[in-house]
Amino acid sequence: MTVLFLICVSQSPEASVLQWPPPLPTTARLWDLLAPVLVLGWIAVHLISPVRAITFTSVCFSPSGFHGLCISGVLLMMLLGLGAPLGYLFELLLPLAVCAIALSFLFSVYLYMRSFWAPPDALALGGNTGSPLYDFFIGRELNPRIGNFDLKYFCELRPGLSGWVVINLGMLMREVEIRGSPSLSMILVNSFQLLYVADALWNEEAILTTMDIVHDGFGFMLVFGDLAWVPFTYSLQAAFLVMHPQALSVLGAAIIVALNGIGYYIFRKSNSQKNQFRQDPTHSSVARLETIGTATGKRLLVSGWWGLVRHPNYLGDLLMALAWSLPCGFSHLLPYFYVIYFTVLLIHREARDERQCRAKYGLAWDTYCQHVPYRIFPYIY
Ligand SMILES: NC(=O)C1=CN([C@@H]2O[C@H](COP(=O)(O)OP(=O)(O)OC[C@H]3O[C@@H](n4cnc5c(N)ncnc54)[C@H](OP(=O)(O)O)[C@@H]3O)[C@@H](O)[C@H]2O)C=CC1
Ligand SMILES: CC(C)=CCC[C@@H](C)[C@H]1CC=C2C3=C(CC[C@@]21C)[C@@]1(C)CC[C@H](O)C(C)(C)[C@@H]1CC3
Repeated sequence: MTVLFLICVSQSPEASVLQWPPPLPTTARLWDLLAPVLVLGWIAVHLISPVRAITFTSVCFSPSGFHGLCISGVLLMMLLGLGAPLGYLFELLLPLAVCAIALSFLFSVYLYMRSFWAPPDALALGGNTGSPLYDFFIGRELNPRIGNFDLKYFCELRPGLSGWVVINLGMLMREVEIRGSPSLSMILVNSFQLLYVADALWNEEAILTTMDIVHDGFGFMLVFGDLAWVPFTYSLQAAFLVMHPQALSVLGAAIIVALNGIGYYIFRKSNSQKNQFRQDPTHSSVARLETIGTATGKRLLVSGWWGLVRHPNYLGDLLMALAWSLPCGFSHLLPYFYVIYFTVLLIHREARDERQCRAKYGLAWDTYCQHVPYRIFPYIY
């Protein structure tokens, strides 16, 4: 409901989340036969670049999600060259979202059912409370696979993230149809988010160490998050700009580009530093960093990016999130939905990670917290 509501708001003239009565869609606007064809076709395209079984010691990628993004890009350019009306995605947003939500629900039912045939060691700790609704939502099985095809890993990145980029491009094309050329704001939003998605797919294997893959079950929350929430709510700024053009000065644009650049730099450098340290602590780029030992044998970084705050990667991500909203001006709250939701998500995620790390590392974690007292924002939080 939230996804559909937000899309409706973004397409309404007022674009106000508080407007009353809310901009409800007619049933005709919710359905288009093209939508299920496109959603299923999109998933099928991504199945062509398959993911093999993932164990945390050996991973086979063939080929990477980044190649998948490039292939999708080439196909899209060819379609545009042939005159495909990509701008029609603006009108299709609601039907596409309805199909993605329905698909997420059906797929989660399948995951829930099949989990009863999974061996006990394949189940996730959190998603097996015995309460059917809760377990369906959180997910009972940790890494469900068909043969050696890992369903969670496949859904986490590829279809949703590249779907987000295509929706953004569709919004840009719609703007071109309406106004003759894309606005500076639309170009910035598209470029920033394309960079973010390309980065995620380029560093695809890094998600193997995220909480979602390591700890969480694969249930409705993650399926819906990956296949519906990400593509349709993360693209709200571009959807908003179609009906609500913004004037942006060159100086304003330069400041926003700088903010996104700084955010991206912090995000990428800190994530890469930790990944490198976890893969090979003797590597020259991390060997000189100060660390503390833990009873598990693993060490924790206390200098470099991870000595600045306990989650420098969240800090960079949040700066980028702000830079994606600013091109939409200050007249509406809707384009700031992402940065607000994301702040809440990351604060909650940080608290969850903190609990897990304290349980895992005990006293050593407390020592780390004494060395690095701030969680995300230096001297603030
Ligand atoms: N755009 C979006 O919607 C979302 C984006 N993200 C982004 O995903 C990225 C990954 O985030 P997430 O999976 O939450 O967690 P992190 O990548 O921050 O990983 C946390 C883990 O890192 C290890 N760690 C923590 N501190 C240290 C240290 N000092 N030294 C060495 N290792 C340490 C611990 O695992 P261990 O010790 O076991 O290695 C800890 O559990 C982030 O950049 C985040 O912003 C996340 C969620 C949503
Ligand atoms: C409201 C709701 C249903 C929330 C579910 C949460 C999911 C939307 C997010 C949980 C972790 C995510 C990650 C990314 C996207 C959002 C979800 C699925 C991510 C793929 C975005 C790109 C990043 O570079 C990333 C690869 C680090 C990241 C991994 C976690």
